Amino acid sequence: MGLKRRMDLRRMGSPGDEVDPIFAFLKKYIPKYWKLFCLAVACLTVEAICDLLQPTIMARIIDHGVATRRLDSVLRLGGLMLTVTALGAAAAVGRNILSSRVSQRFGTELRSDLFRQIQSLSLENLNRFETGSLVTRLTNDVTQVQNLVNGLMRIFVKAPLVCVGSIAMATLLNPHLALIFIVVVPVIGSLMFLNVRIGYPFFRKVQRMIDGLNSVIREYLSGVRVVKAFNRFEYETERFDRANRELAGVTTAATRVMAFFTPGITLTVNLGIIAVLWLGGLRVSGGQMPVGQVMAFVNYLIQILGSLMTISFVFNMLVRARASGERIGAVMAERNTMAVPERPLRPTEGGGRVEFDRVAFAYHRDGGEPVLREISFGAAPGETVGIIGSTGSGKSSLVGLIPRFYDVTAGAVRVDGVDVREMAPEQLRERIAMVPQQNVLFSGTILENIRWGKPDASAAEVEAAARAAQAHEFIAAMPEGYQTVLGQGGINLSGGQKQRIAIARALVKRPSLLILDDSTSAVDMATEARIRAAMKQYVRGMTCFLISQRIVSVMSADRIIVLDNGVVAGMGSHEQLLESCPVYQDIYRSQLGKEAV
Ligand SMILES: Nc1ncnc2c1ncn2[C@@H]1O[C@H](COP(=O)(O)OP(=O)(O)OP(=O)(O)O)[C@@H](O)[C@H]1O
Repeated sequence: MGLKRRMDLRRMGSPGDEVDPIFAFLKKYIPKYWKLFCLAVACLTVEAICDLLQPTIMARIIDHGVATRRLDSVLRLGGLMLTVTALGAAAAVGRNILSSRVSQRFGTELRSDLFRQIQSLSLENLNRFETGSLVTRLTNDVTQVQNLVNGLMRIFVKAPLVCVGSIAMATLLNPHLALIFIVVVPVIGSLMFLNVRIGYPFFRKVQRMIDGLNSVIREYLSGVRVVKAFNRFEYETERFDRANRELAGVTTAATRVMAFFTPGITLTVNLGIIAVLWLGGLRVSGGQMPVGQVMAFVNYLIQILGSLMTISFVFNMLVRARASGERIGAVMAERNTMAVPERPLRPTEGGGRVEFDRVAFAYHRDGGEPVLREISFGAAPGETVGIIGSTGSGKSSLVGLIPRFYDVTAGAVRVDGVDVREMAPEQLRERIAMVPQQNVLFSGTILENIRWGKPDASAAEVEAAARAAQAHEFIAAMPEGYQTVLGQGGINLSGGQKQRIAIARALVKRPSLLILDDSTSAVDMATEARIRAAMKQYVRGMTCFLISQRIVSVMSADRIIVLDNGVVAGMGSHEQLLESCPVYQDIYRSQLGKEAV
């Protein structure tokens, strides 16, 4: 069976799904929460019925108790009113507890599902989203959807119930006066429809603007040293102000549009109340209607107004949540560009053998310039392979293919005899440790950072790795030693210290395959020589890939690959390359002086 046929793209939702694929991710949560959701709605219904009964009971108190001066009726109906109110309050407490529980659990689960989905995506997938935008989707967008779920359970279902119920009760009370609704209801319905139609595009824009603002902040904070060094505060402030102004502009426009509708609804209902008072007044003077009924009618109209306000408020939430749901759905529906084998192969050997077989690679599959071409070589278990070449020649891209950060566009990369595309990514990466060119440390103690490579590493193992990376000495000299807390990204360490901790983190894993991508560029030559000497013992038996710009760093490797503009310009030992490879000779000359060759 061919490799392609055995692959299975991991997808969210199957191709035959009928639900809008963007919102398909919500399907998962319905079976989980519908029972609690319905219970909350049941509480809401009780609450709504209690609210609806009150104006009618009040009308009875006025017409049958106050107007006829019958205290017993006032007390009896007053008691009934209190009971109904108490029941409504109890239902409200239950509904509040349920709605908070469901919306919090749903929000937490959605956020963590989204986080997992982001983690599962390939670098190629992730490159399609701005980091700032992913942060907004994980935080603000999830909150918007969560607010809607909460809103639906707290008020939204009650509001239509109260609205329809009030119309029904008022019609039962006095069908003539209820004709006013024939005018009021369609006007309000149209206003609410327009509210959603016009508001939606604005809120999509608002979320995009929040993305933009987040990206500017993230970029500024991660590059704050450069900004200071170049004194570019004004430029950065202007960039921030622009993003901030754009966000404020769109938000103001959105709220301005929304601001027109809510008073419009209030005005319509108030005109209805005036009509009720006027027409009701005429009927009362004509003796066709008791005063209590007019009061009840006005109360029902006020309840209708309240519920319509709630509905339009939740519609605003719905509009925002729809825009946010779409953005979350876009990440959830992202199909992993990295095919995962249905039945992964497990290599029988475990020494860290690597083979590149006529490999070509481009970052953009569809017509992009290849950054690597016709790369073929093998690294035997325990061999140290140095990779050297000018900047941009493809060194990092080449080693990135081993842990399968990206897939080759032609040829194959094999680890321990198996094509990396046929292995389970976790099993492949289990045998590899990497120190990337751009150092990444996490907030936490130094010990935690080193143990990141092997969570169950003993203190002795951590120390051995730190010694091999020439990090033990400076760590031990710190007052808190291995318990020293690092700021975000290891801010309280020097560049060279950070690199050495990153090396220790990789070493402690004791992988069969170690990749060091220019990982000693920030340490001085003498320290680097000490690291090389100390590591020699430590990495015995591991296959090592050593990328460096410095010839002295790779000179002692068993084999050196010289990359030039994406192709192998030479391969062999230092001596062989000095003999035969002009590119290597050039690098050697430029770094160690003309007379050296
Ligand atoms: N994520 C990416 N997307 C698109 N192109 C990329 C990406 N990363 C690198 N490239 C391009 O690939 C080419 C090789 O880059 P690579 O980082 O592999 O070179 P390198 O030899 O490691 O360079 P250096 O020594 O400066 O780190 C460059 O032309 C670069 O512009």
